[in-house]
Amino acid sequence: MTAADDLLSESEISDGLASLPGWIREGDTLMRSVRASSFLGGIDLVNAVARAAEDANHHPDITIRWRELTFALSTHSAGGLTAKDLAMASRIDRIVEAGESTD
Ligand SMILES: C[C@H](O)[C@H](O)[C@H]1CNC2=NC(N)=NC(=O)C2=N1
Repeated sequence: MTAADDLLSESEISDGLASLPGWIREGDTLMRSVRASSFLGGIDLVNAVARAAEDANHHPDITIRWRELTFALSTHSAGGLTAKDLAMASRIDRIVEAGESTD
């Protein structure tokens, strides 16, 4: 079993992505874009993700372009993808699903 901050193997990454349909892998990063229903709705979403990131002590890079939010996950201390990234991606999906409608 992979410790939380050990680098994932290729098969662990593809297995993890199989249950993260909104995410793509770009090198050492997992990325998901979300279109919020409004700019402030997107900011609310960013705040909810920020609280989860603080709680997990694992922080996504977040890009905000009006209503388009992009979350990017990688484990900087490990120099690549770890179980922490998969776990945070799943938490972000749950926050998005629970929150406002997004396109
Ligand atoms: C000191 C603190 O625990 C570390 O810097 C945490 C904070 N959040 C983090 N977030 C991410 N994405 N990668 C890290 O390696 C990381 N390390």
